[in-house]
This record gives sequence, C-alpha cells and structure tokens, in this order.
Amino acid sequence: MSSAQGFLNDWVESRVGLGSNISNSRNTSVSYNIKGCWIPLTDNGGRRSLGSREEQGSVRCRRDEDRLGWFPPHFDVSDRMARLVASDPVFRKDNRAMLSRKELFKNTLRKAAHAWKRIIELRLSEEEASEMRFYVDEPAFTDLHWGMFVPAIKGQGTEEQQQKWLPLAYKMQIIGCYAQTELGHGSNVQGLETTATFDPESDEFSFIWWPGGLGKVSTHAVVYARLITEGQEHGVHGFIVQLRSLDDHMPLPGITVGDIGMKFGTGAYNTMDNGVLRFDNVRIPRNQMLMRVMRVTREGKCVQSNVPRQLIYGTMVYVRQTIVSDASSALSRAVCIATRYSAVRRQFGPQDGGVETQVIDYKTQQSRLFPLLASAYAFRFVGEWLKWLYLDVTQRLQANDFSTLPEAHACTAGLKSLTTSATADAIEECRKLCGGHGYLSSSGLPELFAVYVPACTYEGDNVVLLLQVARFLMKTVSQLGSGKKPVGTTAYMARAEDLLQSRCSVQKAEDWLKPSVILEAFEARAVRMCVACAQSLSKFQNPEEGFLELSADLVEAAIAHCQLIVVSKFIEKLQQDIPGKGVKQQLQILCYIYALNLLHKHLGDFLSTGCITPKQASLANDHLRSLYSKVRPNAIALVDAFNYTDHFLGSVLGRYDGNVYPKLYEEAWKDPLNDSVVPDGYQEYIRPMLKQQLRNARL
Ligand SMILES: CCCCCCCCCC/C=C\CCC/C=C/C(=O)SCCNC(=O)CCNC(=O)[C@H](O)C(C)(C)COP(=O)(O)OP(=O)(O)OC[C@H]1O[C@@H](n2cnc3c(N)ncnc32)[C@H](O)[C@@H]1OP(=O)(O)O
Ligand SMILES: Cc1cc2nc3c(=O)[nH]c(=O)nc-3n(C[C@H](O)[C@H](O)[C@H](O)COP(=O)(O)OP(=O)(O)OC[C@H]3O[C@@H](n4cnc5c(N)ncnc54)[C@H](O)[C@@H]3O)c2cc1C
Repeated sequence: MSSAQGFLNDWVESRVGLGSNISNSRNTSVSYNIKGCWIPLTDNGGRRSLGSREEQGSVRCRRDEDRLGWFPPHFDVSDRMARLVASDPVFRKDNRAMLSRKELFKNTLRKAAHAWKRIIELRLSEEEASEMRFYVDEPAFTDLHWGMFVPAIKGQGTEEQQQKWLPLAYKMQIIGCYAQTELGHGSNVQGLETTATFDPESDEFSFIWWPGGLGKVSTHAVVYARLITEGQEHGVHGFIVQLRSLDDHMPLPGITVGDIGMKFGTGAYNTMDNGVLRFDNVRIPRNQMLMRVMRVTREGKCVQSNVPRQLIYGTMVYVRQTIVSDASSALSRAVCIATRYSAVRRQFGPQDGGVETQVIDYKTQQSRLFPLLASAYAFRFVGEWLKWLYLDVTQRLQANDFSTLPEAHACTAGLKSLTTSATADAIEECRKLCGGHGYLSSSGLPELFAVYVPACTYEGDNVVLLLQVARFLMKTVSQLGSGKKPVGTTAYMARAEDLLQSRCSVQKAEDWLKPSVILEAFEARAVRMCVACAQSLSKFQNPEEGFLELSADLVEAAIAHCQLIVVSKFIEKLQQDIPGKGVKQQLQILCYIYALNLLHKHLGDFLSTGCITPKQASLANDHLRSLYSKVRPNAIALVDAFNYTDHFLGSVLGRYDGNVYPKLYEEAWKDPLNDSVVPDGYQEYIRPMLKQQLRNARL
C-alpha cells in the first residue's frame, strides 16, 4: 500500500466513529410504524453498529394487533418481496451507471426474465408480483405491459375482447405497450394524426414516438388513432395491433419500429426501450378496435354505447393514480437518504475541540428537510385516498353511474401534477442537503432524480393537467348559483359566501395547531383564488380566449385546490384511530409542518386574498420552528419506518448502519478508472503534454 493510501485509510478510520453516530437519533420513545410495519427503536447508548438490513435478515414485525390498521394491509408482502429482491444477485444494481446502453438494456431484459421466472416458480400473487417489480427498481417494458397495456384492454375492451386478449397478456405470451403519443402530438390527444380507416384505402404515415417497451420488446400495442368510417371521423380510439412476429420477433409487414435513443442521465430511464413506430397501410381485423365505448359493425356503422367517451382516457386516469403513490415512494426514498446522512455528517461546532455539530441540528437543514419528510407522509396518505376514489369510480362505472368521473379525472390529474412536481424538486433538494457527496453516483440521488423527473411530463404534462383541474373548478364555480351543490373535494365551495368573508382567528402561535383553523385558511385561499379567476374570466366575451389569457392564474388556483386536498386528507387520516405509542402525535406534527410550510411558501396567495394577516403569517412561521425541534429526536425513526432495504435505497449515504465514510472510500475504488493506477491515455495525451512543458521550461 502506498503511503498516500495509508493516510487515506487512517483518515477514513478516524471518521468511522462519527459515521456511526446515526444511532444517536434512534434513541426515542416512539415505535414507528408504516405500511403496517413496526420498526423497533433501539437505545444502544448512542452508538450502533448494525449490519445492513438484508444481512440481519429480519424485520421485526410486531403482533398483528399492533399494526396500524389504516395502512394498506400489504406490509408483509412488501417486506418479503423487498428481501427476496435484495438477496438475489441477478437484481444487483450498483453497477448501472457504468454500463453501456446495450449492456444496460440487456441486463434489464435479464432481470425481467428472471423476475418472471421467480414469479412463476414461487406462484406469486398479482400483488406480490407487482411488489417484486417495484423492488427490482428498474424501469422496464413490464411496467407498460402490466401498467398500461393490460389496463387499457380491461377498461376499454368488450367482455369478448377481454376474454381473448387478457389470458395471453397475463401469461406474457404477448407483450404489450401503450402507443398513444406521436412525434408531433402528446398532450393534444384529439390532435393525433394516426388514423385507423375502416375502408382500407389510406396512404398516410404518422410516427408514434415515446411508448415504453415499444422499441425492442413489445409484440403488441394498444395504438390510439382517429377512427374513420364511411368517410367520417369518430374521435380517438384504442386498437390492439400486433407489431412483431411471435416466432422470430421481426416486425410485421408495413411496420417500422425501433428505439428513440438515449435519454436524460446515465443508467436511469435508459433501461427502457421507448420506441418509434411507423405504420404503412397496416391492416388489422375490425374486432381489434377496443369497443366498450363505441362499436363498429361489420358494415362499418358506428354504434355508441352508453358509457361516456372519456373512458377512452381511462388508462391514463388509472396510471395517474398509481403515480401519486409512487411519488410518495420516490420522495420517502430521497428523504430517507438525506435524513440519515444529515445525522451522520458533522460540520463546524464548538471551538474547544469537542465534536462538531450534526448538520441535521442546523435550523436551516431542518427547515429544508423536515417539510420534505412531512410531504412524503402526506403524499402517501393522499395516494391511499386516491386509490380508494379510483376504486369507487370504477365500481360506479360498472353500475353505469358516471357521475363521479369528472371529479376522479380532476383529482388524479391535479394530484399527479402536484405530487410529481414536488417530488422532483425534493429529490434535487435532498441532493443539495447531502452537500458534495450528494452529487456522487453512489449517493443514489442523481440516478433517482434522472429516473424520476420525467414523471412531470409523462401521463400528461403537469401544467396541461393543472389546466384540466382549472376547467373543472371554473365549471364548479359557475354552477354555484344554479343550486347544484358541489360534492366531494369541491364540497367546501358550497360555503363560498362564508369563506369569501371569513377572517382567520389565529391570535397566538399555538392557535395554528387547530386543524379547523388550518383547513379554513386553505379553503378560503382556494375559493378566493377560484372566484377571482371566474370573475376575470367573465369579463371575456369568448371564454376560451379568456381561459388562454388567464391560464397562469388558473394554474395557481388549481394548485391551491390540490394542496387543500392533500392537507385535508392528512387531517382526515389523523381523525382515525392510530395505535402505537406516540405515533399519532408525530404524524400530527408532520401534518402541521406540511400545512404551515405550504402556507409559508405561498404566503403571497394567503396575504393577497386576505385569508390571513402578516402577523398571523409570522406566528405560523414561529410555530414551524418549534415543530422542527419536535421532529428532530424522531427524524431517523420516521425514515426508518419506510422500511427500505439498503439494496432498494442504493445509497452509500443512506445506509441503515450509518457507516458512510468507509463505504464511500470503498465505492470510489470500484470505479473502472481506478482499475489501473496510470490511466489509459497517459502515453498518448498526458505524457506528451508534460514533456512539452518540460521542453518549454528548459528553453
Ligand atoms: C399489476 C402491476 C401494475 C404495475 C403498475 C405499474 C404502474 C405503471 C406506471 C408506469 C409509470 C410510468 C411509466 C410512464 C409511462 C408513460 C406513459 C404515457 O405517457 S402515455 C401518454 C399519456 N398522455 C397524456 O397523458 C396526454 C395528456 N392529454 C390528455 O390527457 C388530454 O388530451 C387532455 C385531457 C389534456 C385534453 O383532452 P381533450 O382535448 O379531449 O379534452 P377536453 O379538454 O376537450 O375535455 C373533454 C372532456 O373530457 C374530460 N376529460 C379529459 N380527460 C379525461 C379523463 N382522463 N378522464 C375523464 N374525463 C376526462 C374533460 O374534463 C372534459 O370534460 P367536460 O365535462 O366536457 O368539461
Ligand atoms: C420517459 C417518458 C415515457 C413516456 N412513455 C410513453 C408511453 O409509454 N406511451 C405514450 O403514448 N407516451 C409516452 N410518453 C409521452 C408523454 O406522454 C408525453 O411526452 C406527454 O404527454 C407530454 O406531451 P408532449 O410531449 O406533447 O408535450 P407538449 O404538449 O409538447 O409540451 C411542451 C410544453 O408545452 C406546454 N403546453 C402544451 N399544451 C399546452 C396548453 N394547452 N396550455 C399551456 N401549455 C401547454 C407544456 O406545459 C410544456 O411546457 C412518454 C414520455 C416520457 C418523457
């Protein structure tokens, strides 16, 4: 070992003690439980040297009666699948950043095939299989097959079509994707140029562009195209189209298909074969149009069924709903890394040579980190509620009750937009919270960011989706005078008159700790912003023109409404019985942090609409600081509660045992650049330069 390496080893050794200080923060009286899991909090004298959770091989689940009833009952499944994946070498992912695109993609295929093999061997249920794919943690064609192709057939196919196609898809005898977006049209679905003409005399071309799984894997796609029969257009519909031969995987005649190329970041979303597809007079059987909404007869006549045509957009509603829960997962993952590392990292501190301060103890760190922790919980709860809403609307649709569809669309669109934008920003904030080391690939944060950011765009650009919410809100406001009572998430608008007049009652900081006070402030802000937009809109002769002109304000109003939904669902959650010593109090603190931090960040809205006074705003801010102090002792417990394995976190900084510095050092040596001491290219480039300098110096 060179002396330089010896020095570095000593340096690392000297920091091991600091690193393991993460355990300090696990000295707390709260047993925390999320996803139904109890995470034991150990008091081991401020020092802990636990191995990784995979190594320990156990998560200590409490008795059933101690579980939090209000989490989805799938903790055991989730935990088992996380361990299964973490302990299987095929699912290794620490080398992703080093792989070429081809290696990366082939590796993804290998993982997907292996996962499928395990699913069959272990006879996993649908829920288990889905959890397993989640923990494999790599975007793959299977996401689109299970997440969009199958739901599209289920939601838009007739019974007969479902019976034909679903068994094939369930056994993966066909692999499908969701092919809607084109090179020229994504947001504007009605503007799609792909046509499906019943009388097959078309020579138009159009390019589908973006669908995941399309580029190299899918044998089939649900393709969205404008239906033309008897020379007339009948809107966009889904068609099941076979793309590749089931014998040799070659594209079928008339089909050109390939990958659209590298995307943002290394590794990241490049495991996915987003594809380009061109049809040149491809013919498909009539009964491969998904016909639940509209049927085309043998003679080419269109027969509309009794379900609304918006059901054609139903797969997007389903996926948007899943994306909200996913936002909570991605955010909790980033927050887990940043929180654990903030407890390990020390900078500055006493001048007398004592131990330096853990960065988590700085108020600035807390004011950046703890609202993100609170958001991770808030998104989980609103995600659960949205799942319920989606199930409810699905059941109603089956019974031909379409009344809640507009609200389901507005909620899924708005919450998808709100949670993905917040999560993308939060992951980047977590990277900064980890200082320089956050920029290292081994922190796990750069890749998480690169994989996550497209969520702000796919399944509907976030601004486009907020404009959909704004339309829904303007419609609701316009109907207030007509006696039609707003229901569901807009029920508060029935009290518009009161809310327009109301004055916030807060007089001292603690008054902000009343859920009713917080709710009223958020309701008043949302109503006032919506009503102001509606009043401005009414001044336009042409409402569409007005909508375009005022769209930036409308987006702000939609955000206010969606934030109110998240706050109110958090508060509702806390009205339920929550077992576990101290758990409810911790969640209450997080709920207040979530709400008061939003209030602080959007102070302009609250003040300009007169919902609160500057004095009340300042009291809210004072209170936030004291809430941060209350979270601090339990911060590590609150992120441990997410129950992420080290494999899933994929972060040296976020290790469960806090052993950050030695592992960072170890990771560095794994880089291929360190395979040789003298780098490739030395002889060609470095040496001649050095020699040149030497010659010049001698001259
Ligand atoms: C078991 C295993 C499961 C595994 C789970 C894995 C999960 C998978 C997750 C995968 C995650 C990531 C992979 C990413 C893959 C990405 C895929 C895609 O991106 S697919 C393409 C998505 N594209 C879009 O989202 C396009 C966005 N644009 C639109 O949605 C629309 O065009 C829109 C809404 C912006 C405008 O449409 P249109 O012009 O037709 O509408 P109008 O504004 O005129 O509205 C008419 C009317 O309809 C109502 N409406 C609109 N949309 C909907 C809807 N979706 N549902 C219900 N109603 C809707 C609208 O409100 C109007 O109503 P009205 O009463 O007339 O005012
Ligand atoms: C990683 C990834 C995976 C994807 N997977 C799939 C897939 O599997 N299947 C599939 O079909 N598609 C897929 N897509 C495509 C995706 O759905 C579209 O990119 C998305 O819907 C946005 O549409 P667009 O690209 O047309 O954006 P555009 O609409 O062109 O947006 C560009 C800008 O214009 C703004 N804008 C657009 N319209 C308006 C408006 N009316 N008012 C104000 N501003 C507006 C937007 O806010 C944005 O800032 C994927 C995309 C990505 C990035």
